[in-house]
Formats: sequence, structure tokens, C-alpha cells
Amino acid sequence: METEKRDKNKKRSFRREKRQTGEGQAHREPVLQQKTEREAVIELLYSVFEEGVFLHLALRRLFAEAPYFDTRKRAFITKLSHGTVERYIQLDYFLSLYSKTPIEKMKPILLQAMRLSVYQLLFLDKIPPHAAINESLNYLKKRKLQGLVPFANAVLRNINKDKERLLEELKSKHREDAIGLALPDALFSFLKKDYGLEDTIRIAKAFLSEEGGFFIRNEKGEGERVSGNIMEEERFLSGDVTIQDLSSQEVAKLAHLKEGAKILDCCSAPGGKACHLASLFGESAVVYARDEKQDKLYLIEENQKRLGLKNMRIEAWDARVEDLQFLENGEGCLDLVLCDVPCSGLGVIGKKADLRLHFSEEGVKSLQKLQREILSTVQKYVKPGGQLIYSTCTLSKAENEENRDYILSHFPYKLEKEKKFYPGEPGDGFYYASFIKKAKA
Ligand SMILES: C[S@@+](CC[C@H](N)C(=O)[O-])C[C@H]1O[C@@H](n2cnc3c(N)ncnc32)[C@H](O)[C@@H]1O
Repeated sequence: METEKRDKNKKRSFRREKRQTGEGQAHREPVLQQKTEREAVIELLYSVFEEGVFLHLALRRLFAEAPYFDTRKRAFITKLSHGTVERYIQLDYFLSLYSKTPIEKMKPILLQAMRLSVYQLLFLDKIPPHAAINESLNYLKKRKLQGLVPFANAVLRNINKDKERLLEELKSKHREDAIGLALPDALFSFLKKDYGLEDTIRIAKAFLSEEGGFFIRNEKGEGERVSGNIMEEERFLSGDVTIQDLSSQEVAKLAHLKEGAKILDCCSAPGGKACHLASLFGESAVVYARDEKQDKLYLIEENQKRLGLKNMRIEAWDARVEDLQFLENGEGCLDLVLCDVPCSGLGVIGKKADLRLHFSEEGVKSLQKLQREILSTVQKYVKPGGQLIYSTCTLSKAENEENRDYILSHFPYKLEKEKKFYPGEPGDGFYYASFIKKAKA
């Protein structure tokens, strides 16, 4: 029953037709000259849930459009929107217990306002209930939806009254399910198929971890957890440190260093691993840093300039298209190819809460197909004895172990090393496999 309701809700969660008709635009137009933080979040949630906009892009757009939000307010907006998206499965479950109107029949903007209030009531201790409730009600009034206010008010106040009991339920053993773990049913079942219940619980709890901050590769080339706006610090601006998750830092370290090496990173934006490789190999090497998306190359260039790297060639290229310059007499001529493929990102859901909304098993299948197309092309460029590194920031076996087996059964490689990182141990979930190309018999 619960499952059925939430599935229906998921079906309507992206009203893509609205994105095309522009109907949803109405909710992005300012209600007032300057929005309050919560008003901004309600509208942002609308674009994430109803129009399928990625959360980080919605935040970026909001901050560009509303420069009056200072650093503190931006942090608050980020916390509210990330938390509401992260917990939406639980918020909808509680709303459905207290509302006579089914979630899927609620006016979408009302649903966003209610989700935001319930998130604050249940998960943010420092926010007084009247602030959590009243700002949403005021927003509805401003949108001329006064008729919905008594309903919203009653539901929210009842949820607040039962707060302790509801939170207790989330902790109970029988709630070690999709709702208790704040995962959509499809993702919960998918992880359970790959990892079994116990590990799925461990993984999903790591997604919800409150441990703040992120990792940098510091002056000594070591991982260091930091917080705050490192991008404004001198050590970042001068190129002494780079923002990179712990597991991603391991990739370039797998490379067999060699004078004058020729290296390709075929999926390289924003350039974290390509720049790491370029700095480890030194100026005698050349690193071709490519990405299919022309409009992402500036991200690699920014990193290259900040780090003062002179041995990189940054180019737009679809990795599925064969490039003859990396073949000599039909044989590869590169020392190393890094294939850090586009993936479902299940290892980074802790940071990108809205990946929950974009997950589907069919999506994983089509990503596997894309990954194999890329691999089939770029594996040719490696010279005998050279190295191929395959990596993803996901946990699905289809995109990791199955692709490892695909490489071993289709191409002349032997596995040198592989590792899977689970989320929260202590970095993001990640996978890599390093292969050596066999010499021709
Ligand atoms: C996981 S990200 C790469 C992260 C990067 N290696 C780093 O460490 O910063 C995958 C990248 O692959 C790119 N991509 C997707 N399809 C591609 C294709 N067919 N050819 C080349 N790049 C592609 C995406 O634009 C995305 O930037």
C-alpha cells in the first residue's frame, strides 16, 4: 500500500511536460522583490521535484539570480534543500499518514511547502516549530492559496504534536526498509539485490550521515577533511591544494610513472584526475584531457591554470569515436588510458541527494551500454604492456564488476588491481580496476 502510493508519487515527481511548456516557470518568478530563504527553497524544491532540475544546478541558478543571499543564508538554503530532498521519502510517508488528500493529488507547490515544513519539524532541532510551519503558510497566502492554509496548518501541527513517536518509528527494526533508509523503493531493491539487506542498510545509513565537510588533496599530496569555503583560501588559489574525494585521489596513484609518457583521460571534466596525473608525471609527459561536453572544458582549464600545469592538451571529443592518432599500425601507442566513466553515481548520494530521484534500473542498463562503448574504443589506444584504469563513483555491480569482466573477456588485458570503496569509509563510494595490456603472442 505504502509502496503503491510512493510509486504513484514518483511517477508524477517529474512533470517533464511542464519543463517543456514552461508552466513551472511561474514558481520561479519572485513572489516578492526579495525572497526569504524558505520561500526560495520552496520554489527550488518545485524545480527539483516537478521539473527534474538537478539540485546543484538549481542552487547555482538561485544564487546567481538572488545575490542578496549572504554566505550564511546560502548555507541555510543549501541545508534546507539538501535535507528535504534527502528525506523526501520519509516526509511523504508522514504526510500521507496525516493528510486525507493523497500526496499524488496535492497541488505540487503545496506539497513542496509541506515537505519543507515537515523536514524542519522532524530533523532540525534548532528551528522553532512556529517558524517551520508559519513560513510555509505565509508562502501559500502570498501565492493566493489561502484556501489551502487551514488544511496545511492542521496537518503540520498534528505531525509536530506526534514528532517523538514518528522519529521513534524511524529508528525501529521494522523500519529498516526503504522508508526508514530514505530510499525510493526501486533503489532500495536494487541495492538489496547487489549487496543483501545488511550491507544495504549500512550503505544507506552512510548516505544519511551528518559528518560534515569534504576532502582535499593537501600540500603533502594526502587526503585531509576540511569544511568551509576552501576556494577562497590562499592555499587553494595558489594551487597547493585541490578539492578531491579520498577515493578519487587513489586513481592517479595507480599509474605506473614513466618519463615522457603519453596519457589519455577520455572522460575528464572537471579535470580532477587528469590534473593529478599531469602533476605526478611531470613536464616530459603529455596528458590528453578530453570530454564529450565542450561546455565543461572550461572547468578543466580552470584547474590546469590554477595548478600551473603545462603538460595537458584539453579537447572536446566523444570517447566512443575512434581517434587514429592514438593508433600506430593498428596498435595502441599510449602508456596509460584512464576511463573515469559517466555513471549512476550511487556512491555519492550522500552529497548529491537528488540522485535518489533520477535512479532507475533501466538507467543503469543504458549507462552500462555507454560505458562499454567507451571502453571498447579507448582500450585500443593502450600499447602492449601499457595500463588501462577504469573507475566509477557508483556501487552498482553492473557498472563495476560486470564491466571488469567484460574487459577481461573481450579485450587482451589482465587485471592488476581493483578496489571498491563503500560510502563513509570515510570518503565517497567508488570503484577502480587497473589492467595491463597483454603483449601480442
Ligand atoms: C565521472 S565524470 C569525470 C570526472 C573526472 N574524471 C574527474 O576526475 O574530475 C564523467 C565525465 O564523462 C563525460 N562524458 C560523458 N559521456 C562521454 C563520452 N561519450 N565521451 C567523453 N566524455 C563523456 C561527462 O561529461 C563527465 O564530465
